[in-house]
Amino acid sequence: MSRNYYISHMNDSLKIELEMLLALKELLLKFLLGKENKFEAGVIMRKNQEPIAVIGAGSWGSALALVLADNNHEVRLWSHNEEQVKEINEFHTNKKYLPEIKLPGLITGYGSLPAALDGITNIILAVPTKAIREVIGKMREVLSGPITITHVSKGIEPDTLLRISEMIKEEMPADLLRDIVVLSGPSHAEEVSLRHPTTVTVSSENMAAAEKIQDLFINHNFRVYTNSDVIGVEIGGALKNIIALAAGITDGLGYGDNAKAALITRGLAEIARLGTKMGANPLTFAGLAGIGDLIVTCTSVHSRNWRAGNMLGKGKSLDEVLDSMGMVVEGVRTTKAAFQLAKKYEVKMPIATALYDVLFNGKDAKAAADVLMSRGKTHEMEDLVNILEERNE
Ligand SMILES: NC(=O)c1ccc[n+]([C@@H]2O[C@H](COP(=O)([O-])OP(=O)(O)OC[C@H]3O[C@@H](n4cnc5c(N)ncnc54)[C@H](O)[C@@H]3O)[C@@H](O)[C@H]2O)c1
Ligand SMILES: O=P(O)(O)OC[C@H](O)CO
Repeated sequence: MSRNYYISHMNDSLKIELEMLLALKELLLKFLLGKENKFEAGVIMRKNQEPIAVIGAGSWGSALALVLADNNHEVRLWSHNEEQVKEINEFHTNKKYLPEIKLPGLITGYGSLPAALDGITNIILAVPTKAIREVIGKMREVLSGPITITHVSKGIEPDTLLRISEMIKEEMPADLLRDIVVLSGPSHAEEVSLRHPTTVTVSSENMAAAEKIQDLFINHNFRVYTNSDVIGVEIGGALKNIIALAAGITDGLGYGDNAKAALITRGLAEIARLGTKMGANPLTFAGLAGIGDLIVTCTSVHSRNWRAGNMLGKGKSLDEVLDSMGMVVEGVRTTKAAFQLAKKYEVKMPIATALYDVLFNGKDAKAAADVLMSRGKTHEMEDLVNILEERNE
């Protein structure tokens, strides 16, 4: 017999008591299964002991700070912009980057780097690739003990052609650096901050360190996988941005869905070829840091790279586009790096090369698309197969 049948046959005081017990049971179940927002459950839960520093209070740093706070961590969110720090602490907002969002009380804004890093062992580094060396330079001046840096940036440095973990190793003295972890995957800050379901992957040369970071971030909105291929995860995250710029351009030109699917697929082929030649596991490109991030960045209106490409396709100049964005468009610098990497590793990267010509040689976007479409005949998989065979020799 149903719960409602029993309830309808009880006297009023028993009914009230039973309803109260059932409500309490549901609350407890929600809490135990982690379905309850943890700040609401904060009366019962103690906050986790060691604070975590998030360096960079742009869209991604702020969204990740929010995930950590949802997991009951105390977060020190550092910004080099004092006005922004004031806004975070007084109004619990960061309107330029996440206009819709109220930041939880566990997040405190810091303008002083020594104060933000005092006693910290876990740092989430969330600044654009171009700022990495400068920011690490400032951090090493104030750190006293070894730290784990989890970087969440998606780029490659032009000219040195270094991945971000390699730049960090160059800048941070070994005695201050315990581990480097990279967090990547299809994850727009706008959706993460609304607590929409998101999946990412973390990778490190020390998988125990990656697993610790997985534990810090994972919750029922933000599912974190691990992957032991640091090169693949970093290359996939960086290079998807240039394909998203190209996808934005074709959308701006009005070329439609076939063209975009072609860019995503052939873009993935370029990324897999280069990444595999650089030592990545080709399977990584079938995962979150590969096809996953490529899909979201090429198709989402949240993507700064897609939006920048879209404006270029509609006829705006690169300077006009970058001036109007107000946020980092990583793909522009990474296109330079990819163009140079293709030469260095002797890998065919026709999309990256066409994009390089549009961005830096003033080539008309339609003409660049024509060049791509009228190349000589090829086999879809041949180049990747050759690279894999070379590696096995
Ligand atoms: N926004 C996203 O959804 C998202 C998701 C995943 C990864 N990422 C990656 O995260 C990185 C950061 O992106 P974002 O979206 O937060 O960028 P953003 O433009 O929103 O914010 C960048 C932040 O870095 C700060 N900054 C810039 N130069 C600095 C410097 N020299 N010193 C100190 N601070 C500096 C800015 O003031 C700003 O607070 C990028 O590599 C991006 O590709 C972004
Ligand atoms: O807004 P974008 O183009 O920098 O992309 C953000 C994230 O990397 C998507 O995963």
